[in-house]
Amino acid sequence: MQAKITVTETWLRKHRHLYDGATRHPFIRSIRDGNIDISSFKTWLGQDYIFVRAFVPFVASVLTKAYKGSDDGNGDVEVILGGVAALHDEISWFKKEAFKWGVQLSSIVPQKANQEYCRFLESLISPDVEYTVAAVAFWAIETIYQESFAHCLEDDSKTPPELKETCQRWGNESFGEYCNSLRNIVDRQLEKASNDVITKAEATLLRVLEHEVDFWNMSHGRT
Ligand SMILES: Cc1ncc(CNC=O)c(N)n1
Repeated sequence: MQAKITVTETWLRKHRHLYDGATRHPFIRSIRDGNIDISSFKTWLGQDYIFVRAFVPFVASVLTKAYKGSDDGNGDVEVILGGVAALHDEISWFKKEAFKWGVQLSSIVPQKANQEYCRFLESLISPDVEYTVAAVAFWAIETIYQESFAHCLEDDSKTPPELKETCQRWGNESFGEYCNSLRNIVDRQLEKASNDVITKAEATLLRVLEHEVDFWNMSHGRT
């Protein structure tokens, strides 16, 4: 029997070009090809630390919405709680990594693309934003990093050894499984959502993709 085509599958087909633009960005290609400019990497590291700090309250808001809004026999709260726990570890990792590369985190000023992305996250914290819509953003944000960095770990990649650990952080298999769990959560929600919510959720996905591309551009020094 043919498995049913899910909403996320439909969207990824429909927006394949934009999606690939986010997961196969020149910044990621330059890591994969081994010709990344280390100053770009350091820019990304410092800016992403700021992003991740803003991501925490957003994820906490998704957790709250899951608790209130899903008929959670499905374990959504536990999956999202796992995400929160991973972020705790991630923040420590950023500090350690920044020290290693001589990046002074306390003096990082968020660049425009980062500010706009963080502002977008804040707008999704609002209780007016449905659980389904926020969950779509969450799934997309995590999955873009997973796919991007997993690409840098493929057998034929020439990722510099000193960047492998960074790629592992998001490109590893268990992070991939976590992203699949998020996708299942999202598809289950979308299955029972109104057309209005589905429309909003799709628009939110597109905005995440655009913000991610802008974030890579910023890191790459192209803006
Ligand atoms: C800009 C951006 N997008 C996604 C992620 C991955 N999620 C949490 O770490 C990230 N760190 N930064």
